[in-house]
Amino acid sequence: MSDLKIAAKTALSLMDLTTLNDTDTNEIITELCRQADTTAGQTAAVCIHPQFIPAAKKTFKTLNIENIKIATVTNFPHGNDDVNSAVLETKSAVALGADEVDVVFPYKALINGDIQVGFDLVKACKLACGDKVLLKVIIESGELKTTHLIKQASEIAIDAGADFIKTSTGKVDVNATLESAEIMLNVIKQKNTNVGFKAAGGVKTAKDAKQYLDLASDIMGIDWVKPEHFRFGASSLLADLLSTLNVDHQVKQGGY
Ligand SMILES: O=C[C@H](O)COP(=O)(O)O
Repeated sequence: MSDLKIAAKTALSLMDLTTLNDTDTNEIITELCRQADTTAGQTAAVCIHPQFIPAAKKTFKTLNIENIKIATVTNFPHGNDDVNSAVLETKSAVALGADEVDVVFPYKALINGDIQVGFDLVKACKLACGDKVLLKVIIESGELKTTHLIKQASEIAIDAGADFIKTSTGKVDVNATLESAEIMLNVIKQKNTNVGFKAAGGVKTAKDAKQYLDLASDIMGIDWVKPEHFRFGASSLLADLLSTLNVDHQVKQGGY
């Protein structure tokens, strides 16, 4: 198998297959869940708006799919600094059955010099998640822009209990970049290697994915690059991974 195919296969197993559009419907979510179970393997998770968690749960139950996690988003995509509202959304997502919550860090507050509210928000949201639900903190690296702010947001999120730090919402001009990934991975290496990293937004091809996998392997070691530590958040990567693996982009299982 070529290096690119190996990377494509790995990236598939690390992907949070995502749809986070205002136009999403139960039918779109059902189709996404079916696509997550490919003939080349399953994605790690689907990532959807909270109101669609019941539809995803129902679809996975109907298809007897037990291992694909349901991830959702809170404080999304704005990253406001209202801690209570972020906590209420997170509690509600957990009550609906989310396995993982991707919360947006109050990055605008940090840009404006507030280093406390991000810590408070992440800490309170982790408390709302409890031990069984993962909290991934989206720092919105493309808006933070500087190495100093990206490093600072990563450190605050980890100190406050984040299970993962994630680059981006996918909703701003600059999303995941190798440069921001390198900064974040080095913070993880220095602070706590149990914390995971998620590259999200704009990762579209197996070639893109391979660059992130190579970077993470170089910094953290190849054994660290597993679904419990590394994810891709992507809405359009699946098709290129499957074509790299010479697998038709077709759903494995039939209709209902
Ligand atoms: O968290 C995932 C992102 O929203 C996906 O971004 P994308 O649509 O650029 O793949």
